[in-house]
Amino acid sequence: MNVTVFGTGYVGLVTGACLADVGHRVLCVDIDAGKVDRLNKGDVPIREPGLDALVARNLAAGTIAFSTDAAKGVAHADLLFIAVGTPPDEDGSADLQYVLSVAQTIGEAMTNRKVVAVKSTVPVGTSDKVGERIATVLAARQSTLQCDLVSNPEFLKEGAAVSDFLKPDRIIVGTASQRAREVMKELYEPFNRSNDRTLYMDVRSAELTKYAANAMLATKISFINEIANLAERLGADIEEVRRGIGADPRIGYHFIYPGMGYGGSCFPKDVQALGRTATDVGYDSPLIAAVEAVNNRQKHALFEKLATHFGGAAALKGKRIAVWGLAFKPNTDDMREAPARVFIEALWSAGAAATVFDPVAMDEMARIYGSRADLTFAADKYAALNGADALAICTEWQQFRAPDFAGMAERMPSRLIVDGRNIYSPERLSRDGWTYLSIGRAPAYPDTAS
Ligand SMILES: NC(=O)c1ccc[n+]([C@@H]2O[C@H](COP(=O)([O-])OP(=O)(O)OC[C@H]3O[C@@H](n4cnc5c(N)ncnc54)[C@H](O)[C@@H]3O)[C@@H](O)[C@H]2O)c1
Ligand SMILES: O=c1ccn([C@@H]2O[C@H](COP(=O)(O)OP(=O)(O)O[C@H]3O[C@H](CO)[C@@H](O)[C@H](O)[C@H]3O)[C@@H](O)[C@H]2O)c(=O)[nH]1
Repeated sequence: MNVTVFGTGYVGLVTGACLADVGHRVLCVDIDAGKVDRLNKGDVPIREPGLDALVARNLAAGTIAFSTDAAKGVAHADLLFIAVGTPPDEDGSADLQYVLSVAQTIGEAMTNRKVVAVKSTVPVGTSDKVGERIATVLAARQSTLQCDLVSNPEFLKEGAAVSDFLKPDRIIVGTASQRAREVMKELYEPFNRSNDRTLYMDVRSAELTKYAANAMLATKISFINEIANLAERLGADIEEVRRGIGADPRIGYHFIYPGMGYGGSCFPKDVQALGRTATDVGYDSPLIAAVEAVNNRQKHALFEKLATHFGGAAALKGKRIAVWGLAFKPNTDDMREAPARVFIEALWSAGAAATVFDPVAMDEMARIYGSRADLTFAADKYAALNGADALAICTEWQQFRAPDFAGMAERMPSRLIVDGRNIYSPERLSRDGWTYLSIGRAPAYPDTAS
């Protein structure tokens, strides 16, 4: 089937490449000409495991192409995906200008009936607005053409985007149109061969499902972080508590890892937007507000531990802190809302310097902050430690999990680690002569007996 995808970001590009790989003929449209040029050469601007190969393979096979020509995109297919950004507006609500601009283009360019599927994360009622915008433009053209609207939210995770798309837990199709339902069924059939995971529902329920899923996951994270902060004050160990509660299948082990708070381009903005939606309909939602407030506080937890260790933030002036991990999670170079940013900016405010290392996010860090005297990029994780007063772990990359502690101690005689991701055993570090401060666990100090 011919498919057009508007937007070639994480969602649009992964959607386009995965649909092309099962044989659909995909045209991806973006307003960013530089991005489109790069993509047509097979140069993928984002880091996602498996994505480069997928794009290269389908460019060579002719199943995917990239263009800035929106009218060509509309003409290419009878199924049009909207997968453009919905960033937060100043009041926390989702900014729909990009979504509605695509709707405008569709209305202007369509010459036959289309199925329009909204993949962007949008507040309840937005798909109706897309339909209204298209209808208004068509009316102005004195056209009697029609559109079938679908809400088809995306649930992929960055860093695992391709495999999530290829093996979805579920595919949500919200539509009132039987015709659109059949088109979506045919589109996703290759992903549903062994087990049809599609859930059909009305448009508004589909839109709310996306926000409810993200808010539920964010709630789990804020909940465990709240308990972690309590554990510290009560002399309990959050890692034991996590294992203890996760054993109950009604709770489960997923998404209850304590840390520096959630980041990324989705949870912060989507929790905020859901709160805004509640306010808009006159509903007071203390739970959603608390999830956000707990998370904002948690992003400062690691810095506060470090500052307290040295006797207050003022004592950090002139110190150099090595930072391992910049991305908001492993396997991506995305630093949007990354807790590492809050930590590093707090270091700078206190007059400390950061020497940073991340396996893939160094360019992104340089793009965001440019060059400054209190920021040094290390060639590798060990080089970051030379002359540092402490090491801070901000992202749990695999390569940080079992480092050469003896070699590290030679580079960093202070032997101090503050860990925002709880990746080490306090007993082990204590035995090896380290001071180790982590989240929701008692501080570990060098074991002088060993
Ligand atoms: N990133 C994720 O992991 C993820 C997962 C699920 C859902 N979502 C949602 O999907 C949507 C897209 O997110 P993203 O991370 O892919 O965004 P992104 O910012 O990476 O990419 C958006 C792309 O849309 C393009 N664009 C803007 N206006 C356009 C127009 N009129 N026509 C064509 N292209 C246009 C931009 O140039 C950009 O390349 C958002 O609503 C987001 O909340 C994101
Ligand atoms: O137990 C956990 C799990 C995650 N996180 C943090 O939560 C954030 C988000 O992680 P994750 O959900 O893995 O990444 P995203 O790529 O942001 O994916 C989320 O947001 C997407 C965009 O809406 C959805 O499609 C996905 O289903 C949803 O998981 C990261 O900062 C993680 O460090 C924790 O602190 N503890």
